[in-house]
Amino acid sequence: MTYVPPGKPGSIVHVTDRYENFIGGKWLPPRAGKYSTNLSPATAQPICEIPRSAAEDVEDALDAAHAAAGSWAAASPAERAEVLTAVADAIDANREMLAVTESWENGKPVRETLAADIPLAADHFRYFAAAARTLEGSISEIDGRTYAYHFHEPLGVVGQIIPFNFPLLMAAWKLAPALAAGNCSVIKPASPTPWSILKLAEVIQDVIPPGIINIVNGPGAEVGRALATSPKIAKIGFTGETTTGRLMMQYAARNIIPVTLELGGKSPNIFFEDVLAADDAYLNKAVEGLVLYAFNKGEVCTCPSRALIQESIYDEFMARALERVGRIQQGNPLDPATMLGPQVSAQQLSKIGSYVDIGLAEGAELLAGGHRTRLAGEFANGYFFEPTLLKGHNKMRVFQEEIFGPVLAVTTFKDEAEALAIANDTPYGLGAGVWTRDGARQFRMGRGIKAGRVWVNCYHQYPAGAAFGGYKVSGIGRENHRMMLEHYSQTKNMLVSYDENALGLF
Ligand SMILES: NC(=O)C1=CN([C@@H]2O[C@H](COP(=O)(O)OP(=O)(O)OC[C@H]3O[C@@H](n4cnc5c(N)ncnc54)[C@H](OP(=O)(O)O)[C@@H]3O)[C@@H](O)[C@H]2O)C=CC1
Ligand SMILES: CCCCCC/C=C/C(=O)O
Repeated sequence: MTYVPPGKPGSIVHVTDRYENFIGGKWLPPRAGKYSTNLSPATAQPICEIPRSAAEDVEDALDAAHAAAGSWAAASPAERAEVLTAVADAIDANREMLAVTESWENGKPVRETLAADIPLAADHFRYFAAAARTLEGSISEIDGRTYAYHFHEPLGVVGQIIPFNFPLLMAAWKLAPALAAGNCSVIKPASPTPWSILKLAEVIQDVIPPGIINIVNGPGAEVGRALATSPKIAKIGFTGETTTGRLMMQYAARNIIPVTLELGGKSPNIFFEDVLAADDAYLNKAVEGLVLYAFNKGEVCTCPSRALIQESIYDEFMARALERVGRIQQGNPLDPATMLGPQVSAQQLSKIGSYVDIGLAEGAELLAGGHRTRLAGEFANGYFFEPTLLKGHNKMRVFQEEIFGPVLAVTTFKDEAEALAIANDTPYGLGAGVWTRDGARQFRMGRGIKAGRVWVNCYHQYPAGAAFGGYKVSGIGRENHRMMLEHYSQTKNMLVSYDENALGLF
């Protein structure tokens, strides 16, 4: 069964023509009354209108967050956990509606949103509901009369800015730990993809205290900047491009506040020769692992966008991989059989085309794809791009720069030392994949690759509880783990003397 697009009879998504900002538990129009029209990338047709807010709307949201901050900080861990669990329940109860909304606005296939984005978002709130109750202070016994108590205190109100590629999941990754640690948030979705987040707000508005989550929509350069530079925030949490991440650090410097950044990547996926010697099940799994470059249309910070294949198996392994790539089903993102939907925007589509041209001009060999896909009927103007493979060497721009599309740069290596050198020859350090059954090699590669996440014999798994974040220019801080609670709290030390007579200094 294919889901019916939002706005058509029989769709499970109710479309409101115009959405507002979600501030202090209320739906507030932008003060200047401006809106932008958002399109579905599948059809290039309008979906709805989204506020085109400005700095004054950010101020309203920050004031609402501050009004809620005292009571939320004072809520017990159990009370916070209850709210986060209620959010998770609401996400689960609306799984299909949220999945269809997100797929229609972002273009990602509903088989991904149903199986990954939405359930992972719910699980994230559940994980941090549990984690909230594990926060403990500590005591240092300085001497028999002097004790240092350490408390975790919330930062207060935090500003969170997220990208277009995993709208609901990135919102969950930001909101759940911030709220669990007792903070209130003002969050700015990416301009092309606020819809599922606003739908989320609709389904949780009755289960969260007003003001703990505030959503302001509008252009990054205006709304995002106003939020990130405001003296009313105590931290910036950001996911997006590395150049925007640099700006975030400059913004944070103005107010001397902490920042966590989850930025770009150019992740190597490394296939050693023993994948061919192994049984069919393992070999098939490895081939599926290579094909994951097209997961979420390649619009993933951890996209395994560089395949490194040992020379001795290149021909046979690549023949199998190309056969599998040829079976990638592209089309309507609301069809559960679709593996590859449209890119998020016309801008992304054109960026991908330009990179293929750059690769060819640098001498790369086109192994598959390389062009915009023109589908029939209502999808004729959708932003579809063929799954593409370019063979070349690691110094080429298509191996060094983040394309954010279904484009795989393929190269070979002779031995482990060369594989490691190529893997690390990148300014990025977010993810990597290693495919081998040799346990010692798994360990050496896992420890040798300079990246925050190394998948071994798997890829693109993001369970809550496994710390995620970047080395090098891929970011600062870790998400997806209870250590996030530390990124969202500050330590209060109370140094107490129980000696009522001596000052103890001299
Ligand atoms: N590694 C990753 O996780 C991601 C990497 N990218 C890379 O970045 C490219 C561009 O994608 P994009 O989503 O536009 O990435 P950006 O980094 O530009 O955007 C991420 C978020 O930051 C906001 N933003 C943009 N500029 C500013 C600013 N000056 N001050 C405050 N906030 C700002 C955006 O708002 P708005 O949407 O309104 O511009 C969005 O909400 C992609 O092609 C891809 O290569 C993109 C997304 C994620
Ligand atoms: C199915 C979950 C994928 C999560 C990917 C995390 C990447 C974040 C990003 O691209 O910003």
